[in-house]
Amino acid sequence: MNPDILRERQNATFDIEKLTNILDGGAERTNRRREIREVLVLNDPDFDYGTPTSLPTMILKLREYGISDPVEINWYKSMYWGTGREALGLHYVMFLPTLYTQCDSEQFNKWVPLIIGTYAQTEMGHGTHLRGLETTATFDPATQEFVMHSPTVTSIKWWPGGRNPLFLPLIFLSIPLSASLFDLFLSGFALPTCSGIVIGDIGPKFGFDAVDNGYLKLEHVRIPRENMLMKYAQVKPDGSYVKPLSSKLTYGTMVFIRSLIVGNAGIVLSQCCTIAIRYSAVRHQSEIRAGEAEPQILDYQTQQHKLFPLLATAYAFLFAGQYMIDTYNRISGDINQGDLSEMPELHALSAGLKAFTTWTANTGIEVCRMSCGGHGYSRSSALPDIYVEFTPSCTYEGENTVMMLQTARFLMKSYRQVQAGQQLSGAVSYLNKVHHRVMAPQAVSSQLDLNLNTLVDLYEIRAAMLVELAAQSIQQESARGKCQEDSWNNSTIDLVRASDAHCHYMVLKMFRDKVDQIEDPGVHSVMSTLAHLYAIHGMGNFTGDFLQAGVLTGAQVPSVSKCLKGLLAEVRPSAVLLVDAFDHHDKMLNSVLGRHDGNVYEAMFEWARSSPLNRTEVHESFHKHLKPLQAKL
Ligand SMILES: CCCCCCCCCCCCCCC/C=C/C(=O)SCCNC(=O)CCNC(=O)[C@H](O)C(C)(C)COP(=O)(O)OP(=O)(O)OC[C@H]1O[C@@H](n2cnc3c(N)ncnc32)[C@H](O)[C@@H]1OP(=O)(O)O
Ligand SMILES: Cc1cc2nc3c(=O)[nH]c(=O)nc-3n(C[C@H](O)[C@H](O)[C@H](O)COP(=O)(O)OP(=O)(O)OC[C@H]3O[C@@H](n4cnc5c(N)ncnc54)[C@H](O)[C@@H]3O)c2cc1C
Repeated sequence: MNPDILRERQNATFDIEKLTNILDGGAERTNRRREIREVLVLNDPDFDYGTPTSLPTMILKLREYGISDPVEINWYKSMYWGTGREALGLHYVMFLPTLYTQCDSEQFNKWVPLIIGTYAQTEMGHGTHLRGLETTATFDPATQEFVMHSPTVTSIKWWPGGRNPLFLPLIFLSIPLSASLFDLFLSGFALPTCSGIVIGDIGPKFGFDAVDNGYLKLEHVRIPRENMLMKYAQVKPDGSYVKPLSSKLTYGTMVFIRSLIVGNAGIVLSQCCTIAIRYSAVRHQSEIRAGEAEPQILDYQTQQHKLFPLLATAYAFLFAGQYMIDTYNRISGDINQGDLSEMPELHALSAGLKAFTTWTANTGIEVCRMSCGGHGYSRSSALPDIYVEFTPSCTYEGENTVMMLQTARFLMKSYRQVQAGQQLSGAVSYLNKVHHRVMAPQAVSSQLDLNLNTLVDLYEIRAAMLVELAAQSIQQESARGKCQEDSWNNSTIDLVRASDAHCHYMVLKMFRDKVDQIEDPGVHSVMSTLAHLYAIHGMGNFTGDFLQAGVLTGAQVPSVSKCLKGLLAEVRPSAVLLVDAFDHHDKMLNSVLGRHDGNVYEAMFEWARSSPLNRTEVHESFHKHLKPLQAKL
């Protein structure tokens, strides 16, 4: 083991295993995760990672082992495929959940055990604006079929991931009866026997290469009436339409996957922090004091300032992901029982946190890559591949700006309710104080109060102020004679800012609540330090907001920076131990820089030598192209 990394692991001030257990949701979940990793994947003689049979093997193994929980599927898949994507991601996280949540019992029993599918909602002309989807599904009572049709070029289904060229069960979103409502259809086409279908691949993408994203054009293709997913809405044999309790129930799968993406952003950021911090512990470069040995780059304050706030953010997002999934499971359980009362809040929370966490993690991956210098740009680091695979999460499953505006819509509605004298509960209950003006900033002392509860309060006041400013912008636009829609559009910068602040407050609050639950003194101490670092770092990034909210004075601003530097120094001794607690297996990380043993250089040389370009002393292209050319010169 590299001596630097060995030294970093001595004198631990907290029990790493206990922290790993907290991240997994308990010791049993850690044991289960490791069982999946060690027994069901690594020590499985059929484990044939990276070969053409990998995918079918994985599917059969998941069924053989009876693994159906999304988190356990992710544990298995991430061990099997490392940090990359694989072609069936969409089947597990969108196609199956849609069948689970939108099929009636007969359909469920008929389809769920048997098929692999994709989710074809987006069209060439519309991905965000679902009410603008153009694909039609017209019911023909005479034949008891729906006629599926792509009326325009912009209605061609575009992007469905994992498009299987031979058999195409897919979930469709189409406009069957009226522009405002659309429903889900399962359409199993056995190609190429089924006429009226034009299918293909949309071509090379920025990344996501393991997933074949396709296109699908339908020309009056007929499917049985029974293929409409009929848990919530039905078309009866006589053609009568039974509307769902809410038209937004059709959007349920997107809410589910957005809820998963929150935790996934934490996982991906934790992978990158593991790579960058372990590498920064073994990389020596330049000098701090003339004549002395080159220091570990982790001892540079700027390197700590790049990586430690991201380390704190990774923990924050992992805890936010746990909260999001628990909230999703609770509210979707209520929805299943017909209680839709919290559906708007679930939508607003999942949409906002999906955008907030993916935007932050997306930027953070690049900071981790650049903090590793040239070796960070090598594919051997795994960081370029992680970035390329993660960055579309800011676009898919709800484009982030649009998602933030959906959260803003909920915040504005909540603000209006408070103005009308209603008492709010849940995540927006802090807006009650705005109405009663108890949001007045506390007496701000000359010293920055570092109590975590106080910091959460300051973030709450910041969010409330920005919600109020956005509402006032809309009111001012209306007062200038603008219609409601234009008043909204002319305030969308403020609205996104308010949603971002609301999410920031929510994430810090979840972090603080999680820290409060930690009983082990050592773990509590180090997690409390990270939560403080997350809060103070955010205060440094958004100083203007806190000044504008009146919860920070100009005189206190220098102490924010001073406090931040102190917290960076406090985290430094535990940095490697804190990434060890993420417990990412070398085989899954697949990173020369992030190896657990820290033997980076030897591994990098081996990795380079294994490159196909180094298979022969002289590359065949010399003999094929250069030598004949030289002979002519
Ligand atoms: C930790 C464990 C990890 C496990 C694995 C993790 C895996 C993570 C990675 C997985 C990657 C998988 C690959 C992904 C591949 C990508 C697939 C896709 O992209 S599929 C397509 C996704 N597309 C979208 O998300 C479309 C986005 N657009 C919309 O959702 C909607 O058009 C809209 C919400 C933007 C607008 O809808 P609209 O009907 O126009 O509503 P209005 O804006 O008019 O609002 C009216 C009203 O409805 C409420 N509303 C809207 N949506 C919902 C909802 N979903 N639920 C509840 N309520 C909703 C809205 O709030 C309004 O309410 P009101 O009271 O009137 O204000
Ligand atoms: C890798 C990848 C995989 C995908 N896989 C699938 C899949 O399997 N199945 C599927 O159905 N889809 C899939 N998609 C499509 C994806 O869901 C859409 O790209 C996404 O919903 C965004 O919609 P859009 O492309 O129409 O972007 P647009 O909505 O056109 O966004 C373009 C710009 O317009 C802005 N904008 C749009 N509406 C508003 C508004 N109301 N207010 C302010 N600004 C606005 C956006 O903020 C953005 O800046 C995938 C996409 C990617 C990148």
